[in-house]
Amino acid sequence: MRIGHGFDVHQFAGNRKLIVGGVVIPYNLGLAGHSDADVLLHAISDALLGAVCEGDIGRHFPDTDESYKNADSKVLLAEVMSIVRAKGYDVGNIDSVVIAQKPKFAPYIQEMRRTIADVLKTDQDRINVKATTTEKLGFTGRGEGIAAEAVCLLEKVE
Ligand SMILES: Nc1ccn([C@@H]2O[C@H](COP(=O)(O)O)[C@@H](O)[C@H]2O)c(=O)n1
Ligand SMILES: C[C@@]1(CO)OP(=O)(O)OP(=O)(O)OC[C@H]1O
Repeated sequence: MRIGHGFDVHQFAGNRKLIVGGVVIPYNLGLAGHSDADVLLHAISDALLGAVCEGDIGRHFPDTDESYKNADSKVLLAEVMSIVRAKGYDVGNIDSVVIAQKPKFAPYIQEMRRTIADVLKTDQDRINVKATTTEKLGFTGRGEGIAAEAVCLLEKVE
């Protein structure tokens, strides 16, 4: 078994879609980034890479590479999962949290779980997504951006 942890932050920006957990969320702001800036999928990708000692997504998909401009983070996550499987592991479970004062993510959590499970080719009951505010404290509380954190457990495939 292997454990991994991932953390990511993206700043709010105008003229961008808000995409979190592979789901387009209706909101007046999106997130800035080289890719589609899906903060949750980036945290999950880093947790998976961390669990197999493969560094982080910045190493595998550098933001200096134009081919990743506006990249769909579901595609990056699928590539990360290929690395994990090539090393002989599969998902045990993933737990995650999106940290944002606004918007409200609760209505989209099930769709995020389903989307992430589909990308990882695993069962939805192995994927958990939570959301929390920071009670108006800090950069998330001031509505400057969104943070996400994820932990994963990987099981060795015999
Ligand atoms: N952006 C968010 C933040 C929170 N939620 C949901 O609200 C509940 C209460 O959050 P607290 O930060 O006050 O503990 C929490 O259980 C989340 O499900 C949300 O949907 N979107
Ligand atoms: C995903 C990558 C690559 O497009 O760009 P960003 O969308 O800026 O995201 P970040 O979380 O900074 O991580 C790694 C990057 O290399």
